[in-house]
Amino acid sequence: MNAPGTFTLGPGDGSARTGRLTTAHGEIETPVFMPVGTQGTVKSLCPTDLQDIKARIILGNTYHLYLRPGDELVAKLGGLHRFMGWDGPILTDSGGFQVFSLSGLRRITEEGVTFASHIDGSKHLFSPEKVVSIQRNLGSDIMMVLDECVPYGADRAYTEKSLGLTTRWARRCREAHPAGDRGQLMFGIVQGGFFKDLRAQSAEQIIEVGFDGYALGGLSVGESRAEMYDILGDAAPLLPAERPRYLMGVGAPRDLLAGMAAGIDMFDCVLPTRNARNGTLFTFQGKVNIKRAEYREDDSPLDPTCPCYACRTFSRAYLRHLYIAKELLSYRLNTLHNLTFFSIMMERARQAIREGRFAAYRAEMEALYPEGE
Ligand SMILES: O=c1[nH]cnc2c(CCNCC3CCCCC3)c3[nH]c(NCc4cccs4)nc3cc12
Ligand SMILES: [Zn+2]
Repeated sequence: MNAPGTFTLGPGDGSARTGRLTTAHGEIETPVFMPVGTQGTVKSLCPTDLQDIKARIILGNTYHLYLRPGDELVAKLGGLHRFMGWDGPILTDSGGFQVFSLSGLRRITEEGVTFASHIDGSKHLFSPEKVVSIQRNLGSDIMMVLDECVPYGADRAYTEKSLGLTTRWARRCREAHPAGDRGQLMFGIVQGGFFKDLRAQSAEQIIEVGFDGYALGGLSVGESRAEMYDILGDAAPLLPAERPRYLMGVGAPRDLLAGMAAGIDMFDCVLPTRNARNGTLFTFQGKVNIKRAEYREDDSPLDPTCPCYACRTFSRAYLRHLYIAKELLSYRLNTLHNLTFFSIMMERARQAIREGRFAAYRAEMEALYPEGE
C-alpha cells in the first residue's frame, strides 16, 4: 500500500481526470462524491449500508461532533472510525462553515471565529490550532483548514482582506499539524470570491503553504450557475495537477459533471441525503417526487435500472405510502437509493473519462437533469 497522501493520476479526457488517493483507511478512486455524515452518521444509514452502496469516503462534521459528544470523548473512545463503526476513509471539515450556517453570535478576529453553540448557547472559539486539534482527536483521514467562506456578493475590498486572513489561518493549521503526521492528511482551501485575480492570489498563497490537496471554497453560496462555472473554469487549473482538487459543497448532477470537466476530483453535498428526506429521488430516467399522487398505485420499481435494496424490493406505491405516512423507513430507503444513484453516476463518469467519452456522458446526464437541480 502506498503512503497516505499518494495521489496517482489515471487516464484523463480533456481536463477531466481519474485518479487514486491513498489514505490511512484505504484508497479512493476519483472523481468521487462524498456522502455527508452529520453527527457521526449518514442519517438513517448504518456503516454496512454505506459499504453496500459502495460509498468510499464519508464526511464527518467537526462542528457537531465538537459540541456533542465532544472530540475529547471520541478520542478517548478510540476515534471517530471506531466510534461510528466505519473503517473507510473519513474527511472532516474544519467546522468554520457550519459556524456560519448554524450558530448565533459569531465574530471573526485574527485569532479565529468565536460563536455561541446552537445547542446550549455556550461560548466557543474555533482557532486554526483548535480545529486542527479537534480533527486530530477525531482521527480523520483528511482534515480541512479553518477558512472564511466569503459571503456571496461581498465587495472586492472585503474579499481581498478575507483571503489574507484565510491564508494566515491556513499557515497556522499547517504549523499545528506536520505533513502526514499519524497518516492524517490536510487540505488547504482557496477563497477569493468571484474576482479572478483574487482567486489567483489566494491559490498562489495557499499552494505556497503546501498541502496534501486543495479545495475551492466560496462557491455554491447562492451565485448563478454561470457565475460558479466561470470561476470554476478559471480557478481549478490553478490548483496543482498532481494533487487532489476538492470542490466544496457541490452538488447537483449537472454541477458534478461541470466540476469533473474542469478537473475537480472530489465533491461533497447534502443534496442526495437532504432530498431523500423530502421525497425527491434521483433516477436514471430523471427526477421522481415520490409524494405525487401519480405514484399511488404504481407497482413498478422506483428505478428499474438501479441495484439498490429499495429498487429491488419495493414499488413506488410503497415508497410513496411510507413517505406520506412519515414512516422512518422512508428516510432509510430514499437515502439508500439517492446515494446509490450518486455512487453509480460517479462510477460511470470515471469509466467514461477512462474511455475518452466523458463529453457524451455529460450530455446524456444533462438531458436527464436540465437546469435547476
Ligand atoms: O468556502 C467554504 N469553506 C468551507 N466549507 C464550505 C462548504 C461546506 C462543505 N460541506 C461541509 C460538510 C461538512 C459535514 C457536514 C455537512 C457539510 C460549502 N458548502 C457550499 N455550498 C453548499 C451549501 C450547503 C448549505 C449551504 S450552502 N459552499 C461551501 C463553501 C465552503
Ligand atoms: Zn435504487
